[in-house]
Amino acid sequence: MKIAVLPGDGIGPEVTREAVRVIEALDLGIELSEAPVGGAAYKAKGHPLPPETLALAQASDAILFGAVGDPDCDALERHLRPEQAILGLRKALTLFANLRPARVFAGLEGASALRPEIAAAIDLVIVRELNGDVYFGEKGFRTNAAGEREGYDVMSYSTSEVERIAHIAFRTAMARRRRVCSVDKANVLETSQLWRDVVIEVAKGYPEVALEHMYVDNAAMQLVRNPGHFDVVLTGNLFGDILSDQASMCVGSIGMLASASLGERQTAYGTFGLYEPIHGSAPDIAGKGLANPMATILSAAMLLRHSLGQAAAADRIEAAVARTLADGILGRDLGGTAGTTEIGDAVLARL
Ligand SMILES: NC(=O)C1=CN([C@@H]2O[C@H](COP(=O)(O)OP(=O)(O)OC[C@H]3O[C@@H](n4cnc5c(N)ncnc54)[C@H](O)[C@@H]3O)[C@@H](O)[C@H]2O)C=CC1
Ligand SMILES: CC(C)CC(=O)C(=O)O
Ligand SMILES: [Mg+2]
Repeated sequence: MKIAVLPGDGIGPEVTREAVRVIEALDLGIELSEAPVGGAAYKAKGHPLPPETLALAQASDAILFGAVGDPDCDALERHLRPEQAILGLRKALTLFANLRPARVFAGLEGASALRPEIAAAIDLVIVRELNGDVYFGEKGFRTNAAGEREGYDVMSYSTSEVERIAHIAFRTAMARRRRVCSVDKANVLETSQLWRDVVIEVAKGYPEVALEHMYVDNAAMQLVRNPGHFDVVLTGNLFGDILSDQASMCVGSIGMLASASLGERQTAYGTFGLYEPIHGSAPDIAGKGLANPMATILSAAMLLRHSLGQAAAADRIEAAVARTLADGILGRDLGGTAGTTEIGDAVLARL
């Protein structure tokens, strides 16, 4: 079993270190190999996703990813910016299905940005399409008819792209509460109209699953009004990116939300995938030992479950995280005082 560890920038290495310690403590005979990615890779090798890093990722059974993004690199040409590393990995490895579960751990109801009784009901998973949408369409700058500089990014989805992510959402729902809420902007966007038409077709193969459609502006509102309403939220790349950061504050902090990015490739142990916290490199707290590593530790649990067939080990990590939180060991993002390493130590002590 091989894991490629790509820590990245800012708090990426800090939170990844804690997740690696947890994986190593389980003593499962996993081989871990590290490689630079993002701004760190650009500075060391001249490219945010060097060929050696991509090759290591491809040769592994799973990837544990920290975060990329470095203010020093924000003025670079776009193809050299750190963020291109994660976008490049998702595309090159055809990781089209991004699962972002959000639930409130016992004891964290008060940390939510919502009233505790509303937060307590949250148990949802965002199924976000990851290989298409406006992120990967034609983009550029041009001069318009009035002689003004104009930026553009083309939004599109093909039928097959929507079909494959819709199947993931319906299959996910079958193993949960059997409800899918497909989020789009079909009242304005043709891309969303196609999305909606295709989702309705795919739903016919899953008669046990209740499907509803919601416009993204309403979904953003319902997510804070009545988040317990949602089971599986199926949506595109851009809307899923935004709604998942919002969902994170509903359960307490962006430092709590893990993710799995999956495709169709199978390994000897499960489905090949990339696992990362939903947050970025957080330059404002980087290097201070303040980052909450729970999202990355929970991503490691998802990795063990989905890619390495180690469900019992994943359960152990999740139980240790739950006990740590229930014992009141909380990062500053959750109103506590524990630092990154202290939180990692606490999880290790409860494994
Ligand atoms: N997958 C990735 O690698 C992602 C990379 N980014 C990049 O990260 C950089 C920073 O972006 P931002 O918009 O500031 O988003 P961010 O997610 O890095 O940070 C947003 C806010 O949340 C806080 N935060 C994030 N993670 C935390 C954690 N684990 N514990 C405690 N607090 C945490 C930060 O301190 C900050 O105040 C940018 O370069 C951006 O492009 C952003 C999102 C995802
Ligand atoms: C930095 C972006 C490329 C991605 C992002 O914000 C995310 O996947 O959550
Ligand atoms: Mg994001």
